[in-house]
Amino acid sequence: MNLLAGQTVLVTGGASGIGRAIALGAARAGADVAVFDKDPAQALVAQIEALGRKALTVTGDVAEPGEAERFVREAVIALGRVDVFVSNAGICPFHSFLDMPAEVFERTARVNLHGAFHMVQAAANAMVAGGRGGSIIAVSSISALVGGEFQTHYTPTKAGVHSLMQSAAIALGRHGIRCNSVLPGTILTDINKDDLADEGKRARMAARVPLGRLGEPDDLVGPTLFLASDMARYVTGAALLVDGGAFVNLQ
Ligand SMILES: NC(=O)C1=CN([C@@H]2O[C@H](COP(=O)(O)OP(=O)(O)OC[C@H]3O[C@@H](n4cnc5c(N)ncnc54)[C@H](O)[C@@H]3O)[C@@H](O)[C@H]2O)C=CC1
Ligand SMILES: C[C@H](O)[C@@H]1OC(=O)[C@H](O)[C@@H]1O
Repeated sequence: MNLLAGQTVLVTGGASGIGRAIALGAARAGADVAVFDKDPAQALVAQIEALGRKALTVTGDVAEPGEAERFVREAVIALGRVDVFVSNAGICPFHSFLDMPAEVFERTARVNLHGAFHMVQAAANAMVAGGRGGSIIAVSSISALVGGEFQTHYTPTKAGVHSLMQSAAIALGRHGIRCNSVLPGTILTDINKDDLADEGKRARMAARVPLGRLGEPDDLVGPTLFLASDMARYVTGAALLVDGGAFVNLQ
């Protein structure tokens, strides 16, 4: 289904994992796509162009002030407009709490929360200037709702991103801009490759999922495109768990 025909979708952290899957999914749904990542995404651009869509890769660090405006500006120059913005770039350097170096905490907050704030603000300004409204989706996490022993620096950033979408939904509703978050459970990507190399932990995480498996990046595509599209035209300020049921599985 061409859910996003004629639309332009911007994705941060689009070079790999969940962001890459969403970028490709958006192109398959008919959108032109721009991705921002610390790593170049030339192969992804070629894949999107092979689908007959336009694509752009912009390299930079979401934590750097000014990069958000540059990304959105370059995307508008190359692709003409911003209809959908997916704030996805994030890091999770697993670390114990009592000896957490200040710089690990600071960097995680700068990338995951400050980066998301600046990106969403820049995208929203472009949408307001375009006068056509838009849809913003932030990739938060099940970790916005539950804790992790080695994620004391990370889970507050994901709660922050979830909260950012709620407040932005209020601030931007009058401009026809919807703001929602997706909350993935455990999805197999580079971010947790080392952590889940521990077979015991991987089995415990999988056992918690009523649908019987850990997630894959493609599991996020449908929920994100739904929120991006007009099918969700009356949905804003919402948070959609995409976790195979892990969150509700207490006993
Ligand atoms: N994999 C999982 O189990 C879950 C992931 N998430 C979130 O999903 C998002 C995507 O993560 P994954 O796809 O899993 O990991 P990933 O490591 O495969 O992808 C993250 C992408 O963000 C980019 N990135 C990282 N720091 C950046 C920076 N400072 N500036 C620009 N780009 C940067 C990376 O280069 C990479 O392409 C993150 O926000 C993460 O917190 C949320 C819940 C679960
Ligand atoms: C990186 C982790 O495996 C992943 O990140 C999240 O946000 C999930 O809660 C998982 O813990």
